[in-house]
Amino acid sequence: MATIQISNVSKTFRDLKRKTDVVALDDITLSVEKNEFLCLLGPSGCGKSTLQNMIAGFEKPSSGQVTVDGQVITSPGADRGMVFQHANLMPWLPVWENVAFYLLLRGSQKLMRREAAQRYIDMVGLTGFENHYPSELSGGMNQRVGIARALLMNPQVILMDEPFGALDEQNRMDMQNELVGIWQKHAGTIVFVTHSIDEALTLGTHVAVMTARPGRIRELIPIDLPRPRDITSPRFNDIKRHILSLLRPERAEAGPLAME
Ligand SMILES: Nc1ncnc2c1ncn2[C@@H]1O[C@H](COP(=O)(O)OP(=O)(O)OP(=O)(O)O)[C@@H](O)[C@H]1O
Repeated sequence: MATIQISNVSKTFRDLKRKTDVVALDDITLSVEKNEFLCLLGPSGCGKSTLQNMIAGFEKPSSGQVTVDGQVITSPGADRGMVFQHANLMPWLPVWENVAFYLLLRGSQKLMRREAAQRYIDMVGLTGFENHYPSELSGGMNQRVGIARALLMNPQVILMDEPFGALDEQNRMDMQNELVGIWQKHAGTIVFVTHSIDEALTLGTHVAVMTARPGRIRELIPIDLPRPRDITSPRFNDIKRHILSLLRPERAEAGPLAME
């Protein structure tokens, strides 16, 4: 059984201001198996975040359904950890308290929270920064805290919506490598939204290329490149060329600002 099953999902938003309907997603069917790393790739506005938000349970499909481990998703749950573009940390709490925030909500004792936090702080490479506050850390370090916070919940699935989008190129590549390492150690299922073909090909076991709005799955591409991935290899560039050819008509349709 697939960990995530998206079955004939469509989503129409009502634009109240303009009194029109916006068809964001049209009949998406997609399954993500356990321990897969799926990257959702497509032009701006094609519905990547909307699809992600439905897996998270923040949005409901207009038709169709999403299941995680066979359960129909109707609301957010601890089986799905979220990492957003900005880490949204609690500025008044030190790193370790941010990482263990879920346990605080569940009423766990301080010692237990501290011990649990340390394991994930070490995993994301923040050892030594346990008592720093978010304002004392770089953007990349804040994102590591956000990832550690999601991992601590030990979710079935981690949902990441452009988590490295605000980082500079070098930091972004470092974080991509670390994320692959964490995923390999932690062995979980990840759905990762990105605009970047290189990022999708560096990370994913699969890349779902989406069409411009209304979003559909244009092609689901298994990525069998060896790791660590070499972004200069001929095979990497063959797949990249293929994805560009899939996206080219979409970019024209969605307008000149559609992809970076
Ligand atoms: N709450 C909402 N109300 C109305 N329209 C919405 C809402 N959320 C999303 N949309 C519309 O649905 C479409 C898909 O949006 P979504 O944010 O999912 O795209 P995206 O692919 O994640 O875009 P980007 O890459 O730019 O973040 C867009 O046209 C957007 O304007």
